[in-house]
Amino acid sequence: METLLLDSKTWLLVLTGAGVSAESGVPTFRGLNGLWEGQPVESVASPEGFAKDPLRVWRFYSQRRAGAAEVSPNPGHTALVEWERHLGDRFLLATQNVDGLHRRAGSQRVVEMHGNLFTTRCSNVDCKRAPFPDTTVYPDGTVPGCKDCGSLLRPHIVWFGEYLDPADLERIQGFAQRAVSSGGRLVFLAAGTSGVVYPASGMVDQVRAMGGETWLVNLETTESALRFKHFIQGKSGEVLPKLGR
Ligand SMILES: CC(C)NC(=O)[C@H](Cc1c[nH]c2ccccc12)NC(=O)[C@H](CCCC/N=C(/NCCC(=O)O)S[C@H]1O[C@H](COP(=O)(O)OP(=O)(O)OC[C@H]2O[C@@H](n3cnc4c(N)ncnc43)[C@H](O)[C@@H]2O)[C@@H](O)[C@H]1O)NC(=O)OCc1ccccc1
Repeated sequence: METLLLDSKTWLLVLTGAGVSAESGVPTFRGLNGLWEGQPVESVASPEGFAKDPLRVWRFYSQRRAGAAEVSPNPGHTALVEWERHLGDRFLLATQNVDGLHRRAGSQRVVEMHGNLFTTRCSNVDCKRAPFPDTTVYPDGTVPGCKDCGSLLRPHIVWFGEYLDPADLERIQGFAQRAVSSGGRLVFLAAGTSGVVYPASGMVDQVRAMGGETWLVNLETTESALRFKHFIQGKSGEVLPKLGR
């Protein structure tokens, strides 16, 4: 198996998807055929879905909170913690996962691009209440209300059709630019992702345009695999611990 050199010139930008949490027991989107209760996940994880049926959306996220609280990080998560310890500020982990397993494994330099399951905020954009930690698994049939303005609360998650936090995108782009301007070797590694959802799936093209190296570790070959210079097919929990040297 090819291995990834993590030397003193290496700046490593990692992107993870649902596949990295699969070996912990978290279902992937593709594993669910992109469906939940027979409906496309996009229809639940969207502002339209929340406006139409907030009960159903909270049932979706409460079930996922309960599931994520039951599982633990796997060797794929741990390998990334080791690499961060080795590379320090020449390491950044951008994840599409909202399960919080990277932080629970010990990762520090993490950008949760699509939010976190265990944070809640008020759905009223004019409400002054900030997003807050919330592990509550709300009983089926309940939608929590905001104690400040009485509006509905919603998961602090980036839904389909919603913009990502510009600060998160700037942090990722800033890391890549610093790598290049420092004369370092920019390496982009994506793991456990089907590479379908934007803007995350556009990162490989941006890194290539900057002259960076591109690696994909994934169980299945994907359309997006063709956009990577190196593709290693396998389980991230088995490949990542052996990949870095
Ligand atoms: C479906 C897709 C085509 N749609 C989009 O990309 C949309 C629209 C869009 C924007 N730009 C475009 C350009 C072209 C086309 C469409 C668009 N993007 C957006 O809406 C984004 C917001 C996207 C974020 C949505 N929120 C998520 N998550 C939070 C919710 C929640 O989680 O509940 S996305 C969600 O789905 C994605 C799922 O993908 P993966 O993580 O890759 O998981 P998947 O199951 O698909 O694949 C797993 C892989 O792992 C592999 N695997 C399995 N086991 C293992 C294993 N053990 N080891 C290794 N690999 C493994 C499998 O083989 C598989 O390949 C993740 O990003 C995940 O976070 N916002 C936005 O662009 O705002 C501006 C805007 C606004 C209005 C209109 C236009 C633009």
